[in-house]
Amino acid sequence: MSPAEQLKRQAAARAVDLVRSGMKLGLGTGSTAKHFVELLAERVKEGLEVVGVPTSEQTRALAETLGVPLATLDEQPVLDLTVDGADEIGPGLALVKGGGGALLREKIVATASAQMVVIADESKHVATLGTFPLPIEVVDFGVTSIRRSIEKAGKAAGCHGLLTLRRGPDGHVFVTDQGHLILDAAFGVIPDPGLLAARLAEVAGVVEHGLFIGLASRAILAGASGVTVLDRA
Ligand SMILES: O=C[C@H](O)[C@H](O)[C@H](O)COP(=O)(O)O
Repeated sequence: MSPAEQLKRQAAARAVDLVRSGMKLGLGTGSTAKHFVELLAERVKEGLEVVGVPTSEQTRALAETLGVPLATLDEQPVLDLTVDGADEIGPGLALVKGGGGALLREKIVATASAQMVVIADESKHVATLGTFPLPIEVVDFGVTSIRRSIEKAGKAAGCHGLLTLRRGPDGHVFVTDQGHLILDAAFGVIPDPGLLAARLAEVAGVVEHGLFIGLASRAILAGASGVTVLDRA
């Protein structure tokens, strides 16, 4: 395993220690969350009793293969703990998420959870959000017009930058699990994430954006000198 993957696994292992029998869990998406699902599956094999609600088809397939008992969010609408990765972790544990395109289900699942713990290698911890382009999920109608409205909303929040329609590795337009498109907004700096989130929420056609504010209560960050736990004040 590469050094970067080892760090992700260390953060995931610390999060697995928070899981107790009987818990209803939100299962995140991405390469870091994958480690969590794999380690959780090992505990399930040892007798840990949990039920997981996956935040993507990718995670559902992985958890199913590994034998983690699953439910839909409609079957388990109230969760104890969600463990998920992030693209950036900023002040107050505000997050940028959606690099893997799962932001909509991830935000719904995190909102349904008593606690959200974010796991990452320490390179994701930043002083200001925005270097990672902000994923914005939009409907598949009038994207050019929606893009203009997003640009206006961004400017009103002090954010300027190019918006790119996401494509998959095959070159085709990327479509989310919910059948929407993603515009990646390369703002560079997001001076006021709360203000930007409020402005984006007003844009017709924006289904959800990757700013997760006030959702994560803890971040587990793994680095060369060990694992650091940050709790939101
Ligand atoms: O849509 C994907 C998610 O928000 C991921 O949790 C995020 O992109 C981080 O992924 P990774 O752990 O692979 O860096």
